[in-house]
Amino acid sequence: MSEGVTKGRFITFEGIDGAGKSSQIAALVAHLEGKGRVVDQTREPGGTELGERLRELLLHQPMHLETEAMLMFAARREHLAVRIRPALDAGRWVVSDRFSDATYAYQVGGRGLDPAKFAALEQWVHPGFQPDLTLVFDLSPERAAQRLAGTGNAPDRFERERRDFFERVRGAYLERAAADPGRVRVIDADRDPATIRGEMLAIVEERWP
Ligand SMILES: Nc1ncnc2c1ncn2[C@@H]1O[C@H](COP(=O)(O)OP(=O)(O)O)[C@@H](O)[C@H]1O
Ligand SMILES: Cc1cn([C@H]2C[C@H](O)[C@@H](COP(=O)(O)OP(=O)(O)O)O2)c(=O)[nH]c1=O
Repeated sequence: MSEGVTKGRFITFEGIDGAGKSSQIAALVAHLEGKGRVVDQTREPGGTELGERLRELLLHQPMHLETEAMLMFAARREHLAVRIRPALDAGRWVVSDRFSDATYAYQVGGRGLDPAKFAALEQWVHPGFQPDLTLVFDLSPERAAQRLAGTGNAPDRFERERRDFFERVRGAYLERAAADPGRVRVIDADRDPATIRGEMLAIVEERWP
């Protein structure tokens, strides 16, 4: 068997809240499964029993910025150990709603965490390891806020942030993409879902036909 068939791949979805990741994740997973891949769909913060408990705190409990960054990485450490690495080692594909680029975007970009501290945490938790592909759903905070308002869901600690916070988060994602264009692809999320889906699947197909 060729390596392409047996090796698991790690794909992550990123973007500001309300950019439209969730429905596209479902479409990608369905597409991959249709091709016979075995897919483990997960999310951050979360993805493990402990990670989901940390998620509750992270989304609702006010805390110091560095505590927030360390808890994101604590949840990620667990996620890598008990879920992501075992799945990839077993040849499964892992599709995650967010990973470390989100910490760069939200905690460094949005909140002003020292980038050297981010880099140290990343180096501690996953040295030399990055997703095989990261899709950044790029949308203006204005459009994203309109979409979120339409859902009627109660906003969490992040979703309650002001527009300038999301401008910084968006900028940090674009910075991350510019720094690593081979891994991070930016998708214009201000289009209809079918068009976005088509572009997303084309990117994945091009990489792993
Ligand atoms: N391309 C799109 N155009 C218009 N509305 C969209 C689009 N994609 C998603 N939405 C809607 O916007 C809201 C937020 O989408 P969601 O996928 O939950 O975003 P995210 O997971 O990035 O926070 C949902 O109500 C969803 O139906
Ligand atoms: C993974 C991660 C998420 N976050 C934030 C971004 C989101 O606002 C929130 C949860 O992400 P998400 O699951 O996308 O939220 P929702 O289910 O409401 O669409 O956590 C960070 O600030 N840093 C991180 O490292």
